[in-house]
Amino acid sequence: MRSVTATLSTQQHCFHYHTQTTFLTTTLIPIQSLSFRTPNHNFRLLCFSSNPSPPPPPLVVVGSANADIYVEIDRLPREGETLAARSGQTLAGGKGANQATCSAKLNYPTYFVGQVGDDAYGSLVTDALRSGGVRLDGLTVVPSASTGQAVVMLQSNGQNSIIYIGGANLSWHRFLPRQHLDLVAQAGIVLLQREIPDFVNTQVAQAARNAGVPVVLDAGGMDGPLAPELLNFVDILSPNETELGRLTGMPTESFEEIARAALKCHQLGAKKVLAKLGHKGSALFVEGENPIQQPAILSKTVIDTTGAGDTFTSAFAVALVEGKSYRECLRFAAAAACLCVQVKGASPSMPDRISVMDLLNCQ
Ligand SMILES: Nc1ncnc2c1ncn2[C@@H]1O[C@H](COP(=O)(O)OP(=O)(O)OP(=O)(O)O)[C@@H](O)[C@H]1O
Ligand SMILES: [K+]
Repeated sequence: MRSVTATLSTQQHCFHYHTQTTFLTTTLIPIQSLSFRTPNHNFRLLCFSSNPSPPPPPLVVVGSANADIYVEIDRLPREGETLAARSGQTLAGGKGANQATCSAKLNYPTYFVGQVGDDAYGSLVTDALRSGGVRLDGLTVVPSASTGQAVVMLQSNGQNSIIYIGGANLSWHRFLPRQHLDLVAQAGIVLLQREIPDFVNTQVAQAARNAGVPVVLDAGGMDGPLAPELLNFVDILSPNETELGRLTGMPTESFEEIARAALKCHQLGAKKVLAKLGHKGSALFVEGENPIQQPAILSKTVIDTTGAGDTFTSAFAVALVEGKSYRECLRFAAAAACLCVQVKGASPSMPDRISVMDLLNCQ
């Protein structure tokens, strides 16, 4: 049994109606958004699918959680010098936490498996994830380590300098607890990045592969070659241009060069490569098939591209686990990332699903 909920909203009015009086589920997934105008009003009709069957298998992110400490300065301090910053702000960050936040904001059931210290930054990150709707059953507080931190020095010439403290993100036990691996095995899709040790990623990817769960590995985070055993368990490797160049040791300036580097990734074990190409867009390379290209959806205002990569990877994974075609996944991800670059910061800029669907409807 399936029911459909529609919300009709104008600036002055908001009507809700249900096609059924019994409402059996808490999972509401927007499936369509239609906009139309009358001379006096702009209307938006939101259609939700509510399914009384169990919620879909979750997206599970295993990765890093940080406190990102942003300071705006005119220039870097000299040795021994104390400088006053123009402003300072501490926000939840880390590629893992960002990607989990994005998926939850897109209204897909999401779990985060990660580690924080028993300190104020750990509480900040935990509260941000929880209030964003991310399930934290897999979050471990490590008393002996500090929460990961990134001191981001935003200079007035547009340059960013970052000091990173891995902290609890790097202090994992050699073998993952059974409950984490069970959660991974029950997932619809698993998202990894490179801000936690490779041995954690490898165990997670292997558990997912054994259970037939697809794994997306965002290549962002630590540099260095990828362990072949990890690559063998990964379904989609997602680097940006720089990461693709570093992983393969090949140039990635032109599309032809990027395609050749993707081919090298296939030879290294990654059968699908999702390349993020900044304002030039993205491309999916599936071994033995023609690449699928997706231009960036450009906006008039680009405020801050921080978090665009995490938003793109996470939105792509959400669309994929929902059964969309690769082409649709790329479009959905490009729309989410386009909205992200219009807002300052990483997690505050991640869009909800309605905004993404509205943008896609306008295209
Ligand atoms: N200026 C822009 N306008 C619109 N979309 C953009 C822009 N820059 C990036 N994007 C979108 O975001 C996606 C990811 O961006 P990018 O390739 O810069 O990832 P990234 O380098 O991993 O990002 P970051 O590390 O800053 O989070 C792109 O594929 C594109 O769809
Ligand atoms: K942003």
